[in-house]
Amino acid sequence: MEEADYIDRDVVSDGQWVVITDDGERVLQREYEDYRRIFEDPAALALSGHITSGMGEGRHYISLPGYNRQFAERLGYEPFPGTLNVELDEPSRRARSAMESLDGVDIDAWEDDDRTYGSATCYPAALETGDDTYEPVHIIVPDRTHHDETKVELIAADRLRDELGLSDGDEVTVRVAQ
Ligand SMILES: Cc1cc2nc3c(=O)[nH]c(=O)nc-3n(C[C@H](O)[C@H](O)[C@H](O)COP(=O)(O)O)c2cc1C
Ligand SMILES: Nc1ccn([C@@H]2O[C@H](COP(=O)(O)OP(=O)(O)O)[C@@H](O)[C@H]2O)c(=O)n1
Ligand SMILES: [Mg+2]
Repeated sequence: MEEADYIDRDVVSDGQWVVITDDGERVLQREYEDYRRIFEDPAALALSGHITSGMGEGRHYISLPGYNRQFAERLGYEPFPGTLNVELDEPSRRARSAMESLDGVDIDAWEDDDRTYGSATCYPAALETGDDTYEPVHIIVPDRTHHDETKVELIAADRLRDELGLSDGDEVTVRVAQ
């Protein structure tokens, strides 16, 4: 870095002073813009991970009429009853926060005689395996969930395990629409 004039070093008796030069600052700025483009450009928002099984609760919630009506109206299809769970790899866990700043499709909270049901947000996406792509899918982010930031749940008109021949452990990429 010193040879490239990115830093100035001043050696003194008990150590050294290091300052970043104007050239160094320009290089850092460029690097920063690159990272922003990679991690914050919604067009490039691709989340990867592998398929997992959960607790079988997705099926219950997706089937409820209070949600189903809204899916049909706002997403344009009646989802297969369940959520395909994807465990995200490390960089995608960080990139995931960029998705939540996008405009999703809101699914409203509702209630029946027994209890209230939470709201959710759906983000349109395409699901890619090594050789196949299925769209549209939606990443569904329920307001109340037992999942943490390491997983996303997908809904689609079809059973995606059948459509794409997926088993637990298979690697997939979820390309979130801009
Ligand atoms: C549309 C929808 C609504 C949900 N609403 C609730 C809720 O009101 N309360 C709750 O505890 N979990 C709710 N969940 C989350 C589920 O309990 C569960 O965390 C999640 O869907 C994962 O299920 P799975 O791992 O069995 O696929 C909801 C999930 C979905 C998809
Ligand atoms: N569009 C969908 C939704 C769920 N599924 C699968 O359908 C089953 C039921 O979904 P679920 O959410 O109740 O179950 P888990 O995700 O808890 O295993 C699971 O095996 C999901 O992976 C699918 O293949 N395609
Ligand atoms: Mg599920």
